[in-house]
Amino acid sequence: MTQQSRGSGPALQVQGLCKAFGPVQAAADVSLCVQAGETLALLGPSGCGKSTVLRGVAGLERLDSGRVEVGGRDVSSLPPEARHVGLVFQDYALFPHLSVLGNVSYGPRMRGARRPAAQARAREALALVDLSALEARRPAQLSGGQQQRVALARAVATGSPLLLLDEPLSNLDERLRAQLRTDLHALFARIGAGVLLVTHDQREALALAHRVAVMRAGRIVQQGTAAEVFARPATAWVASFLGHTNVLGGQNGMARLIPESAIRLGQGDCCRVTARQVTELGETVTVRHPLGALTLHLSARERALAQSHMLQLELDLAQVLTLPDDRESPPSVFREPS
Ligand SMILES: Nc1ncnc2c1ncn2[C@@H]1O[C@H](COP(=O)(O)OP(=O)(O)OP(=O)(O)O)[C@@H](O)[C@H]1O
Repeated sequence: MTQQSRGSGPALQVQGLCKAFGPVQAAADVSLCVQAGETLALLGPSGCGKSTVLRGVAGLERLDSGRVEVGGRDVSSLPPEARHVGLVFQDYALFPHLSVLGNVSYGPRMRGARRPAAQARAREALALVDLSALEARRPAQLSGGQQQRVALARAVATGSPLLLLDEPLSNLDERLRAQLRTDLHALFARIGAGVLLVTHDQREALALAHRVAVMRAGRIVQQGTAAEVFARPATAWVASFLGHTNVLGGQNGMARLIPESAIRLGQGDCCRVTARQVTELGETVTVRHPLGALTLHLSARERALAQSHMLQLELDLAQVLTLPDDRESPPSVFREPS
């Protein structure tokens, strides 16, 4: 099943989206673009405004300003049902009284398809998420992961050129998340729709998205491919948020990012180990280095290199990045009183 393409533009284009709730500027001048067949992850900590952007795109939130185009069509002033987007929210919001098939064919029915055509489309979508065998069940008779897949099938069955997913894996346990991450990756590749995925989970973004837009306090602070943003974070805050362990404070408002790949063990200077903690995968140690305190996650094999008080390591200084240190004073989410 491939999604309908409407017009010739990208799947989604957002320009200058702004939304305030009283004094809180939840989204401030957000612009982004999702091409057909591309997945963009909107990634940021809780409360940074990700859902506000998604809801603004879906038409569920009245915007203060900004323009939203879906498949080249300006939908800024249209109600949600006229925007033609497929939505998947944290709580799947399935209709409890309808069967799986009824839930998934509901979208096409609402868009005017006759029952046989709507059901055929729903069955295609259910096959994509591997749920054909369960089409007669009610949502209450499904596991959490299965309900999640029904919600995805329902969004896919709309045939929309754009899917909006808000933390789609958040209610699932770790094993199911890993499984669905793989399934989603394959599904997105097959259907060819543009996907805007909201998540606070860096691993989810890196696993699923072609590009990521990192959000902080209502603003997008960096956009790029997942690999680019991880390898070259724009600021110390972005680096820390993405999970880099060694972002050392420096002078003049600058910080140093020491990527894991810059640290070679078993050669170079002997550094004093100041703390060590056994983890499920090995051990985390902190060592005193001339540049500052470095934290290293050692595998079970590497643990053998760390003697009781010393660890020999060398830094490849060419890989060390100097970044503006914006961690201490996050930009305010509150608007200046006018
Ligand atoms: N209806 C509302 N009324 C008042 N404030 C709101 C409303 N919706 C969101 N906010 C505020 O706007 C800011 C952004 O919220 P939003 O839900 O977009 O963040 P988020 O990044 O999606 O967070 P999370 O990851 O926790 O879902 C927060 O400070 C939030 O408290």
